[in-house]
Amino acid sequence: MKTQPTASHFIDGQYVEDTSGEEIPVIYPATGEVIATVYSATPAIVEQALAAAHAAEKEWAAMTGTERGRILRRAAQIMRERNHDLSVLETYDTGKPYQETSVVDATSGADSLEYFGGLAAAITGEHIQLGEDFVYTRREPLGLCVGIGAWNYPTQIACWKGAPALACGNTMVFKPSETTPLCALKVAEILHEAGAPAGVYNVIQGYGPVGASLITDSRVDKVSLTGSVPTGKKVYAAAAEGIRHVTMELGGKSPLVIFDDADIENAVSGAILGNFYSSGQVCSNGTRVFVQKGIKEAFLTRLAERLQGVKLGDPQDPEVNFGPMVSEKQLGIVEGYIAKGIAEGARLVCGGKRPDMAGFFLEPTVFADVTDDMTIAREEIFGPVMSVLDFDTEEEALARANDTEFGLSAGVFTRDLSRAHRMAAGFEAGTCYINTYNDAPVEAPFGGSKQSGVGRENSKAAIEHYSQIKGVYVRTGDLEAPF
Ligand SMILES: NC(=O)c1ccc[n+]([C@@H]2O[C@H](COP(=O)([O-])OP(=O)(O)OC[C@H]3O[C@@H](n4cnc5c(N)ncnc54)[C@H](O)[C@@H]3O)[C@@H](O)[C@H]2O)c1
Ligand SMILES: NCCCC=O
Repeated sequence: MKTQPTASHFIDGQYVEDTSGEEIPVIYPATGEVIATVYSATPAIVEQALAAAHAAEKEWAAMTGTERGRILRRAAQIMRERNHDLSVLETYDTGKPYQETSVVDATSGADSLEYFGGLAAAITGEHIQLGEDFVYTRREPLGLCVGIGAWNYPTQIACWKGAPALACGNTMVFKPSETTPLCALKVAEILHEAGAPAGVYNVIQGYGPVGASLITDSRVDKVSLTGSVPTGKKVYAAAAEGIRHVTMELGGKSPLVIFDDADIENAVSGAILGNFYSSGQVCSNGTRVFVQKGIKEAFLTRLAERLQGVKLGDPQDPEVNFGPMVSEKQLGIVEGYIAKGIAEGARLVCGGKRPDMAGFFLEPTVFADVTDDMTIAREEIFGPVMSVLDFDTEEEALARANDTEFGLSAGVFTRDLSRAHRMAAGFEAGTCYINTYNDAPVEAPFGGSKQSGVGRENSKAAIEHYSQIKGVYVRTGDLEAPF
């Protein structure tokens, strides 16, 4: 497959190149080879993208929801037809196994375009009768939205931001992560092919400073970031300068609580899905696995057995189910955490090493006897490292689960449904799971509380974050005044 894109940026309905920007090598994580080169946006490219998105605002907002929705649904259809090629590209961009990308990434992107395409015509205001007078509300777009993406789900993030933004009548300039710049260009190309007018969805490349330069431009009305908490703090602060709307999808250190009465096979599945999918590079992962003491050893034994089924290798091979870390840098960060876990006294149950193969692979790693104060239990690792902690009571588990500045997700495995709902109510997290983990359908809201974020993606809730209400008071009779 050709991995070199036509050009680095997609602006105003076409590919645009400017090789005077800083070179960004695209590295295939499975081999370490450079598979493409793109160039960071220069100030002139940033200006071109913002000007195009600004100019497109009026025409796009003036279209009916039905017209906009039809374009989004057509884009969804094209994505589904090209699922194979898009999945292969996602695997080159991220290193995630094709076994995953072929069912998750373009699929989830298409779901989002289809869902918000379907909702577009139903984005309306309301009528409020006040005696003989009345108020009506108009749900209006915010204007120009900037999207900034992380590297773990490049297609999904480009769509999860673009689809609701465009459905509500906004335009977008999207900057993917410099680590995975390829997939968002395809999203832009497909939206344009589906009929989105030039300038409605633009993609420009770049490192952090390019993202920073977008946020404070006076034409920008909203910033939606998917990234780490430290970046979120900077982006949030920069957006505040112009009182811009924000959506912040940030990091996590989520708890997964497994009670003695849980179905152990399902609980082990949940722990695997919540720690090792995408080689552990998932924001919502349940990396603090609290296991009630009565089943701790049985859980660890069965987990070790199930981990025999891990197949590392060329991620483009559909039989491979575990890919490399996205980059050498991320691999080094995760190895640093593993070393800390060992140094601070956690028991290494399995993994912890780089296998003898090219690329940025790391074995799935499990630590047991982890305590709440250890670094691996407190900080987001963003790699395939599971920490198993044990507990006695429900109250204790809930208090310890919530003892973190993060609040992205939380899960519970138990056969006691009353307890399950009590736990879900008590978790300080934006997304909770009962007897499952990490499902993220477009119909459900996704996002974090506490430092894990602001706002929600997906579901009808996302409409609130990409539109604003205008109230219009209408008097039908004469108007009295004091003088
Ligand atoms: N909550 C979610 O939905 C979600 C989803 C995926 C990833 N994440 C989080 O993303 C992180 C991993 O991704 P990452 O390493 O790419 O994150 P990151 O914070 O390093 O970078 C995210 C994006 O922000 C840009 N950026 C960096 N500094 C900036 C600045 N000052 N102004 C504007 N933009 C700037 C980067 O270029 C990149 O495009 C993890 O913390 C993970 O939990 C969250
Ligand atoms: N599939 C949802 C992933 C979002 C965070 O990484």
